[in-house]
Formats: sequence, C-alpha cells, structure tokens
Amino acid sequence: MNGGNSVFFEARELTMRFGGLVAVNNFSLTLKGGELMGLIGPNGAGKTTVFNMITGMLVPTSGRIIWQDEDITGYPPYRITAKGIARTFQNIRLFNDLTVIDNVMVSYHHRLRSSFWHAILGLRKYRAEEEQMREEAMEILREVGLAHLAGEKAGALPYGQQRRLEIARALATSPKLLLLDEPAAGMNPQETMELAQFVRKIRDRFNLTIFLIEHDMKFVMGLCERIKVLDYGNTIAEGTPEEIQNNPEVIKAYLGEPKHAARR
Ligand SMILES: Nc1ncnc2c1ncn2[C@@H]1O[C@H](COP(=O)(O)OP(=O)(O)OP(=O)(O)O)[C@@H](O)[C@H]1O
Repeated sequence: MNGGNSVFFEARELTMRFGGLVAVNNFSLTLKGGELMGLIGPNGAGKTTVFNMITGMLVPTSGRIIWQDEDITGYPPYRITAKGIARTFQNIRLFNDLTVIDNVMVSYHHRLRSSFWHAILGLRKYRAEEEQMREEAMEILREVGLAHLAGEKAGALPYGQQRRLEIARALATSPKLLLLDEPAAGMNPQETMELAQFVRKIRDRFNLTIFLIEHDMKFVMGLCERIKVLDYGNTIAEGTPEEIQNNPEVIKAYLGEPKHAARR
C-alpha cells in the first residue's frame, strides 16, 4: 500500500501543555496502512488530547504530525478532514432532530460545488448534486446496516445505532484514517461484540486504518493488533495485546497503585 519509505502516518514526539500541566509528553506513533491500533490508559492519561492534536482541534506545544509524507501540524480541522483523517467523539454528536440520512448528508456539504444561490433557487445543477449525495449517503447507510432507518430522527435511535450513525458520518468524508474515541462506551456486552465485528468490517470494506481509544479491555484486546498505553501523559508501553496484558508497568498503572485506583 505504501511504496518505498513513504510515511503513512507518524506522530513525532508530540507534547501538549495546558499551563503547567503536561497532558501529553513526547508521544510518538507510526501507523501503517490498514492497521488497527488501540490507545488505552486510565482517566485523564491524555488519550483524547492525542486525538485532538491529530485532528487539528489542538495545536501541539511541540512535535510534528506527518500524514502521507506531508507535515500537517497546525492545520485546521476542516483541512485535516479533507486530507482523509476523520474521527468520532466520546460523547455522541448527532443532530437529533434531523433524519438519519440527513445527518450523513451534513458531512457532504463541503463538497457541494453549486453556490448558495443555486441552492436557494432550487436550480437543476444543485438538485442533481444533492440527489447524487443522497444516493451516496444511502450507500453508506446500507454498509453500516442503517438503511432501513434512513427516514427516522437520529435522536430516536437506540444508543448502539446512534454510535453506528456517528461512524457513518465520519465515513462520508471518505477517510483513510479513522479515529474512534471510546466507540463502545455505554454499550452492553452484546452491542460491544457486534461493534468489534463492525469495526473490522468497515476497516476492510473502506480500506481504513483505525486508531481507537477504549476503556473496555476485552474489546480492545480482542480487536486491536497493536496497543499503546498512556499514563499521566507518558507512553508506558506499546505492543501486541498479549504483550500489553503481561506488561508489569501496565498492570501497575491499572491495578497496582492506590493513586491510580482513585483516578478510575
Ligand atoms: N483544553 C484543556 N485545557 C486544560 N486541560 C485540559 C484540556 N483538555 C484536557 N486537559 C487535561 O489534560 C489531561 C488529559 O486529558 P484527556 O481528556 O486527554 O485524558 P483522557 O485520557 O482522554 O481521559 P478520559 O479517559 O477520562 O477521557 C487531563 O488532566 C485533563 O484535565
């Protein structure tokens, strides 16, 4: 997929300070095309801050982010989305009063070539573009198993399906790298198991590289090929699920010390 020495994704020594707090310290990560990578760590370890830096919501205090051989550090979020990096959020962010399909179509608005006036006047060109987008949105909904709910209000969907819809919206931006922030949060064991299958399926179907944050250890260990562990902003381990589960530093961070236990 990646020829020669080209960089698919690389975070080089990212540090994020908030005043006196070092939320993330020297975070480095290399991703290969098609990989499924996990990021874990106790509450407040800096996981979401890593996502916020990668997606341009925060500009790192130091360090670089390289995406397909381009230095994208400091790019605004919309530019990073346009480059092919999409994300979902820890808290679901849907337009509850819009239909399922309209929630997906919102992701396409930046692609509309027709002008505002075309839209107002309902000109044919605009209608044709909109029709095409609707068809594409429907295709994505079919892929994620929500096509039969296209006309329902997003807010009326059960929780697990709202999470799927969030992922569908991210897919509508045609990403190559998808970041999922706690996709299994709030799900029951059955939904979580289905989500793991679903994440694998979309990775293959859309040729994605996936980087995800998750607290559900069973989910992460069963799904991810490699895992990185943060604690107080520092990377304490990286490896396969088996290596991580047997790593003494990780066991200490999660279970060992009372100061950590209090943070969970
Ligand atoms: N915008 C901000 N301003 C100041 N401090 C922040 C900001 N964002 C995060 N922090 C702090 O940085 C640290 C890391 O937070 P972050 O949300 O990245 O952790 P996390 O690992 O995602 O935690 P959780 O698992 O609870 O979501 C925390 O101490 C948090 O309070």
